[in-house]
Amino acid sequence: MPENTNHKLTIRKRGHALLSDPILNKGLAFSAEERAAFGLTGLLPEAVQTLDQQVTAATAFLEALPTPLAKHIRLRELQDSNETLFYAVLEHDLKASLPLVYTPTVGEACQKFSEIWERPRGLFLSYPDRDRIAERLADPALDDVRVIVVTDGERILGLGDQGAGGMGIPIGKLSLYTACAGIAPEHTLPIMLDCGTNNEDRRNNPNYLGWRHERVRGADYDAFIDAFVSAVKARWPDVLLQWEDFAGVNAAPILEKYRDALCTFNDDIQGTAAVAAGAILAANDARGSRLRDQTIVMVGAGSAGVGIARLLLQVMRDEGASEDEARAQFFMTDKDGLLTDDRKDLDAGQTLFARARAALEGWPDGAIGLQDTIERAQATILIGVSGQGGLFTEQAIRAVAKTCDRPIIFPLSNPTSHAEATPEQIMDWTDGRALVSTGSPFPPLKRDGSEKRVDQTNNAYIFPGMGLGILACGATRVTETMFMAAARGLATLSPLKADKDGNLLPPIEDLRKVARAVAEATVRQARIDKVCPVFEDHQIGEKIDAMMWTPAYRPYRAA
Ligand SMILES: NC(=O)C1=CN([C@@H]2O[C@H](COP(=O)(O)OP(=O)(O)OC[C@H]3O[C@@H](n4cnc5c(N)ncnc54)[C@H](O)[C@@H]3O)[C@@H](O)[C@H]2O)C=CC1
Ligand SMILES: CC(=O)C(=O)O
Ligand SMILES: [Mg+2]
Repeated sequence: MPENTNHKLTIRKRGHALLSDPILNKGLAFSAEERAAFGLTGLLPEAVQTLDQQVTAATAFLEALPTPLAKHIRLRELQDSNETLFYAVLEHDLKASLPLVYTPTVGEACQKFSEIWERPRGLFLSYPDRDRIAERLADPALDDVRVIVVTDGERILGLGDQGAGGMGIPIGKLSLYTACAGIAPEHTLPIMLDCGTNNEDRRNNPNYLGWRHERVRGADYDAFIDAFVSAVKARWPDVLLQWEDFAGVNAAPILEKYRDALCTFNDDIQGTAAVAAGAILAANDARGSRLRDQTIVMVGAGSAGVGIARLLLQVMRDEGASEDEARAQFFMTDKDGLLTDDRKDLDAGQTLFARARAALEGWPDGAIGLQDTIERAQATILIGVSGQGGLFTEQAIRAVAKTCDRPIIFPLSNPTSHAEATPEQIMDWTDGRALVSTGSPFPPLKRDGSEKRVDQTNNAYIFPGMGLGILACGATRVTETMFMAAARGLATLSPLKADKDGNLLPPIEDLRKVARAVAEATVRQARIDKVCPVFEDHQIGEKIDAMMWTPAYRPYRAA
């Protein structure tokens, strides 16, 4: 059952302490009785407002602000002063507010974090303070934490190393946990592991608020991460720990090291894979084709690229392809061209998708560029996760368009300015035949007198629901099959099922519904994988509902 919001909460804080607590503060919505009981009379102006009135006023103020960054700053102020109002404003218009708290504006907020920072949120754990991590986590205010998003700020969207400014990402991701999946704000904790930054602009910025030092690497870095994970496990043995926006060199090794040690996943590797697979499964269902018959060119062979390829490979295996048959359908490129088995710079995940040079008869010697790869491979699916805006040229897109009627072309890099091509360009260069989807929001496509929403294949369609499912069923580990289940759960919601001209994914406005469906798929798979306690079928919905918080004021009684 959803929580009863009429139930009176017993509150100890009074006066300024109560008004300064963003979880408990109601601002002008404190009733006359509450103002008297909690010593607020005189601290607040006379007017008493409902939450709806507050949302109307806050939304009007927001709309009048001149830039997305100004709106982001205003929303963050609301979040730090009154979380109920902040989430009510987000939910009031998820489509308008998501780009402000998430991609693309969160990218700019990370770049300017040192200039716009106002109040503490979450934890900054810095390398020089590495022997005191347990002490920092011990704060009783953090007793209710159930989900952590952590970054070290080295690969923030496609914007590179933002150092301590990367904190904007865990804050934004956790806002989506609450707005889209109803995880109560007090259960969420953003953490920035400040290991220095190699971004000289940031380090030389007199306002830089992080540790002014080059990045810690190697064994020292590993020991820092290890100390962090040990402290987290000791403090919250059942917590869900989400890794976000680590550089490729650290992301996969960290996941491999800790995935069986606690309840954890890497969103860029696994969440991204699930949303991409969900969208592609939906597209293939609509085209009546099997994935194993598609040729996939992946542009970018980092966390996202390898993660997506691994899950799609599993889809092909589930369709009956052998491991070798499935691998033969992938051509993966990075900044140095096609991954081939004579390259010495590949990690384990990339090696899995490297093509045998000996089998590339007639292909160029040396580095093989994207155009050659697309043409010779005869790509039917092109996925961009390179972080490089504009990388898909007209020539490249036209080459994909030659190979099939309805090519799937996903420029998934974030933020918007880093998309490998715009949806409009892709539609122009494929005569409107492509199934397009981006990572960040784009305006609707206008073609032949009609408008069509641009799908956003972003892991926001997965991680909130995945987290909700994990917390709801008490899962102790996050398995690969849970991501496959989430992807398939997402695909079942595709508007394309009912309308051949429909979108691949439901609209952003439906993210709460999406999260619930993803949560259910996650819980069912967790049960199959035996990583959660035993329960009956009918309990699944109840458990999920019981976890879901909604932004509404609860009446207070003084302790
Ligand atoms: N839509 C979504 O939900 C998500 C999108 N992303 C986006 O994907 C991008 C990459 O993220 P990660 O894989 O984590 O980064 P990463 O740093 O691990 O990998 C980037 C890859 O791109 C390659 N690359 C760079 N320049 C290239 C070029 N000119 N041609 C071909 N490849 C090139 C690099 O060699 C590397 O293999 C970012 O922009 C990120 O915002 C990441 C996660 C989720
Ligand atoms: C969406 C996301 O996680 C990224 O771009 O890194
Ligand atoms: Mg990310």
